[in-house]
Amino acid sequence: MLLPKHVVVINDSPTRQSVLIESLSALGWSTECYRSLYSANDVLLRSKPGGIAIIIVEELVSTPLKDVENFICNKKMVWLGVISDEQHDNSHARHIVRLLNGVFRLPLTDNRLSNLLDYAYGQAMIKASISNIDRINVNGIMLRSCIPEVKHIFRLIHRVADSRAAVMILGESGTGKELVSRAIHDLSMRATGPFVALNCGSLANELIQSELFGHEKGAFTGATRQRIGHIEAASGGTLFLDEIGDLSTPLQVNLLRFLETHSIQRLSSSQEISVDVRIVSATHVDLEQAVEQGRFRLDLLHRLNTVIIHLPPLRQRKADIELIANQIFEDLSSRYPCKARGFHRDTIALMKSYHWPGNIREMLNRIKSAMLLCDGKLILPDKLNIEHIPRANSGNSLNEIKSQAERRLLTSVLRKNENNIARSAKEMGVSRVTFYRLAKKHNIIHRGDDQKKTM
Ligand SMILES: Nc1ncnc2c1ncn2[C@@H]1O[C@H](COP(=O)(O)OP(=O)(O)OP(=O)(O)O)[C@@H](O)[C@H]1O
Repeated sequence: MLLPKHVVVINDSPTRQSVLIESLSALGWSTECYRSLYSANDVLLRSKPGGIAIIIVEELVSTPLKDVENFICNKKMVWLGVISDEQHDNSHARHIVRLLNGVFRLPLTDNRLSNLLDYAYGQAMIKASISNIDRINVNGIMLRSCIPEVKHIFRLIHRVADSRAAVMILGESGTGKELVSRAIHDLSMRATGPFVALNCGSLANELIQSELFGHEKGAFTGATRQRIGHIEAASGGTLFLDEIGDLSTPLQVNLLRFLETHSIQRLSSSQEISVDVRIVSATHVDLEQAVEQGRFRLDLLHRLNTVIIHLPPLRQRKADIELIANQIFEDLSSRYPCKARGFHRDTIALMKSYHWPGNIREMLNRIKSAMLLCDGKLILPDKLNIEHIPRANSGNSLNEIKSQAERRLLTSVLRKNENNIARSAKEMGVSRVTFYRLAKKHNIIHRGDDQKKTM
């Protein structure tokens, strides 16, 4: 399907508008004009399936950033901006520029206009062709779904990918948050840049400061040489901050400063280093509650959650269970030798009735070991080693049932693995950090146990 050569112009100045319209029509483009983002909002939201929009950045410097971000990120449009050299030094304008797909520096020549519009047209065609997407390929792993809400998430991933908006991914452990952040990176114009992941919950506070910002030689005992941090290492690409809710308050301040200034100082250095990084963060904790309890800064939360992607737990994706299980099976059988050709229908039924506390990671691990153990043509239910399915009719609330099942599972897995946390976490299909957190929540390991066990 070819898109019409049509541009939406959002511009408050009649003089500039007429110059722009004249240039655009000389290049064969029709135009549609709005005085502000707000006046364009309703119309674009209702009627435009996609296309190209040009905004004058200078006119948005008094519009709250959050409004600009929400507007730009939630549309299927390709966004171009016009900016003057003076505005380029304005931090608000610079932030807006980061959200756009392309920028014209003034003076605007017909040649430049034509080149950028050709590029934007290609982008708009790609966006239009993915409006019905129901799968995303991430490094060979195909994210698929037949559930409308999840397909909507896939479309959102495509839409936000090429903006620079900060994305926050919410969801239980093992639901695929890191994979989705990788998808955002791979689909973005930063795909050729680095993708750097850091788990904020897995490092001690003293370490994480230097992991994030880097340090100079001699910054602390043991700092025998200069080292760049994860933020700098992700320059030109994407930084994935997992378990962002575990970041200590002083580090929240430092991270906020970076998000506002786009520059960092290595530990023990006074030099400001400007870094262009797109931040994607993830958490399994309720950050709004953490804000209410004073454990997380509201201003940081607002900086990080311009776009929120909520990944549902596997138990709420019953209709996808067979699809994902087959997907994992095909993927694994192409890499490891396996006699089985697929799952017995009772195995699929069992998978559909199981509550998957470790979500897709747990499914992956269970299928992997079932494939190793399987000696027939079909994987039978017992090979999944799912021992207990909580009954829903005990009269308890759903949360109580879930909590009891979680506790039972943790206890039995720990016992089976002789209290070895690393092995237990692996068997449950969760990270060690998650396992440790859950075990502490249920009071099944005590302070010091974690140091004794092999991590
Ligand atoms: N749709 C999928 N199909 C196949 N494998 C998947 C899918 N989604 C996730 N996985 C795999 O499941 C595992 C867990 O995914 P991921 O690490 O992205 O989850 P997470 O939500 O970030 O977990 P955590 O919160 O514990 O860090 C990974 O090995 C990933 O490759």
